[in-house]
Amino acid sequence: MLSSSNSIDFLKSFSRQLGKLEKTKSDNHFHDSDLEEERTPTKSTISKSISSKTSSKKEQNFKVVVRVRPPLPREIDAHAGFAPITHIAKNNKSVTIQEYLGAEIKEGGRQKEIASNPNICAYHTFKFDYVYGEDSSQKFLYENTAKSAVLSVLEGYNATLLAYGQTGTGKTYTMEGFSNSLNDPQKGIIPRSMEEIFKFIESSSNKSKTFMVRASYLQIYNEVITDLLKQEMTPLQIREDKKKGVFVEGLSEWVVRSPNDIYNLMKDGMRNRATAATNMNDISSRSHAVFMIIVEQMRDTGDKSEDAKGSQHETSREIKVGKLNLVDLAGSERVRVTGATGKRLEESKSINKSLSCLGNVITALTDKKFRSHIPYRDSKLTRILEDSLGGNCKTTMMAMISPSYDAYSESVSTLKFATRAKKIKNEARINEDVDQKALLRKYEVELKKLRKQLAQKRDEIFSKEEMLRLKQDRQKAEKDKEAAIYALESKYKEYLKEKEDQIKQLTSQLLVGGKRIEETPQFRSALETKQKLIREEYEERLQEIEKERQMIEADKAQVDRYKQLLLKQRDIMLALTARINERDDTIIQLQEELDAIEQINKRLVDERNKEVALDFNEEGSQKEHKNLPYPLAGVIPPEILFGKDAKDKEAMMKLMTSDEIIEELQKLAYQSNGMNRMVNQDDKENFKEIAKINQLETRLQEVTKENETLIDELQDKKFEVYKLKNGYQSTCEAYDQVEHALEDKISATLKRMGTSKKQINSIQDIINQTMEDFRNKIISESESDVCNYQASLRKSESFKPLNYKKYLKKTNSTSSESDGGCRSIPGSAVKSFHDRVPVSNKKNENLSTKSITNKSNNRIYNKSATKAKKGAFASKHSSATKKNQSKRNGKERMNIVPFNGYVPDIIQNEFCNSNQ
Ligand SMILES: Nc1ncnc2c1ncn2[C@@H]1O[C@H](COP(=O)(O)OP(=O)(O)OP(=O)(O)O)[C@@H](O)[C@H]1O
Repeated sequence: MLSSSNSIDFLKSFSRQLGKLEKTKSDNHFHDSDLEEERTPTKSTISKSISSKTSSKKEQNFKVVVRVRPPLPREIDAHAGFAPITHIAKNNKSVTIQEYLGAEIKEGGRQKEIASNPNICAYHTFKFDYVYGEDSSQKFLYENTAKSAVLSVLEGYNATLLAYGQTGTGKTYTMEGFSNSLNDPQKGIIPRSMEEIFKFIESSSNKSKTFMVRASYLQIYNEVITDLLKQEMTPLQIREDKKKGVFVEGLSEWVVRSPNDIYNLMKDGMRNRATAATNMNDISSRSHAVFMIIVEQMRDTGDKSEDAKGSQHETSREIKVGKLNLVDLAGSERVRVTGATGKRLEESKSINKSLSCLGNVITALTDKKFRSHIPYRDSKLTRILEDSLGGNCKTTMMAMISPSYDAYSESVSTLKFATRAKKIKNEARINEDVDQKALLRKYEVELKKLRKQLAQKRDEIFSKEEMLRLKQDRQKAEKDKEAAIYALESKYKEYLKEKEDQIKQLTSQLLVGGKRIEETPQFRSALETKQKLIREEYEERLQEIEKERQMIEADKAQVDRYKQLLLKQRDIMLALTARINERDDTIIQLQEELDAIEQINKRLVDERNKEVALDFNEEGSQKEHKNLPYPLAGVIPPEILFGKDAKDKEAMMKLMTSDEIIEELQKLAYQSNGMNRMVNQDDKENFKEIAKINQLETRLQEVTKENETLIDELQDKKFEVYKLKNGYQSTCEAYDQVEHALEDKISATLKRMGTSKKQINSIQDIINQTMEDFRNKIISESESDVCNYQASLRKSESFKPLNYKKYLKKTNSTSSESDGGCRSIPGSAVKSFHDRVPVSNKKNENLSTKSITNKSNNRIYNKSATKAKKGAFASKHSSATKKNQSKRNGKERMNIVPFNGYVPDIIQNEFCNSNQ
């Protein structure tokens, strides 16, 4: 086994010794007579140079490149210390295959283990347009090889990129790549070409260019063509005609507008393509696949075309149609190596057969002996690729090989095949659309036709449409306005209600001078004024809106009336025009008849005069002309004179005498006069009608103007509604401001109230204090009075304790009657006692306390307190009297509780004693 450094050394020595190489016999594996092979055993190198002639410009239309893929894990694992057998020259123009001469040859041409002498090798060098090594990227391959082909398609050429090689050498990888997305660096030639095409279209600075891109995708599986972009895999047939050339009948073409569109198509096609796992490739393509892209471009040349009469028409167009075929062939395989059986075997046979047909075509194209017949028809593949092989196409064949020495014989075979293909000469030319078969042109023509039809139709329906649109607009505007007014109203109502509720809620929480704030007259009047104002304003607005609405209604009705009027007038005009036309026809007809009659009349009179003159000359007297035959029978067309029964009349005319003819002529003259009169009459009427029409036309113009004014007014109204809306909003804002001011006032009042309350409390305290003092004073005075009284009693000798009630009775009677000289409690003492006792009735006390809220109320308090005091006393007094009486009547024990339960002990004792 050779190490890689060894092999490089070998290569160097090989290139040095190239000139000294010796020719040896061709290897058994190489059957191609065109190829010269170089076998370079180490040290004693034998070589044959394989070279092609310098490509002329024509030959450059068929390029061949080789790509050596990196070794696969399967190949590395199979042999410890894997070393590639492919060596690429520095200038990437040739590849050298290393052959181990010491290796055993297996059946089928495969090399076995290099056991005996690994250093004895032969080197076979093949030259190509470019050789890509293991580390060549997808991007580089595209840029360096495929891009120029794609660009040539955009110039209007046909181009084909063809991937050829043994199974598992990277054809599908190169064409399609691993493309999970359009940004995947491993994407292959197909997606990159698409991007290129669309990039070109987008950046095309010439805006007078129009492009159309179409794509198709087919496969040839077991010699059956199917559409990969259709679900149903119906077999398709190849057809050929003069216009289209060779084409696949029924193959779908998809118009694409972006690389993404094509990318999706490609993915669909890939899913439908026949693949299977084989010994050589996990996902081996079992069919040949052809992805076709047709780019049509149209450019305005700017020249005006002329017709036969010399009048100029629209600018002429230049159309170019470029077609790109991206072909991923199924891989050639040796059945013995792949171990294919059953279905796989059938596939293998079919693949190999079509590839050998391809080889035959290439041989025929490159060998002068066979050039008379190129066997394109031997397989579907060669048939489809007819243009690409030796025809009008720029073709690039990409031969794929493996670096493994396991694949030595397949790689050499591939390289020989590719070398042979290099000799193919294609003649590429730009496809101008001379016979107008480009779809783009057809589309253009169709589009033009449709546009014309559309314009006609549009003109026809324009007037109707315009009327309808105006009507709809007006209705819509009215509806909008009504809706706006309604919304405004309801919003306004809602707003008012909300504000009223708010005011109610707010005022319900306020108290002013012991009353709720809404009960205070100031607030009420302020509120009422505000509400009144708002209501007035609101009603005013409503009235305005209502007025406007009525006006609009009136306008609307007027517009409708005008419209009706217009329609009527139009109908009248149409009818009048029809009548005028009819009349014109009649006039013309009558005029013609009249002319004919006048002519006849004139001729008849002339002839008659001649005859009469003749008769006078001959006989000197007038002759009878009764039997004179009708002189001008046949001169006047009988149809003019007699209408339908012309023939009968003509016959009759022949029998008429000249008098009768004269009579007849007079009749005719009379008729013609009548007709003249009728014509004159008609003329007059016509004038009238024309005057009427003129009037109507003027009216129509006026109405149209009015209509326009109305539409303007409608717009103004709309604007006013809009302004009203704005006004409403500003009113709302003003209302808010007032409300805020009110709220501020209320809070200020509340604050002031807080201050007043403090003052009231302090006054209340003073009052309470004063009352307390007053009460204490009274009590102490009363006590001292009682004491004084008792003392005076004790002093009196005739003192007898008295029942207090009796005393009272006595006092009463004393006050009502005279004293009667009885001893009694001095009335002044009792009176002053009652007078001085403060009001202790709880109810009255509360009332008086509550009512003292401000200074002005103090007076009221004093009065009412006095009153209450008096009242309380009076009621007590009267009830005491009543109870006394009842006691006397019912012998009850009386229990008097004077003022607040307080009874001076001394008095109580006195009373108790007297009762006992
Ligand atoms: N240049 C490359 N770089 C990395 N991997 C590659 C390259 N070329 C091929 N491969 C890998 O080799 C394997 C076989 O490739 P691919 O399926 O493209 O071969 P093929 O020639 O299309 O085979 P078949 O004819 O059986 O369809 C794949 O796993 C692919 O990823």
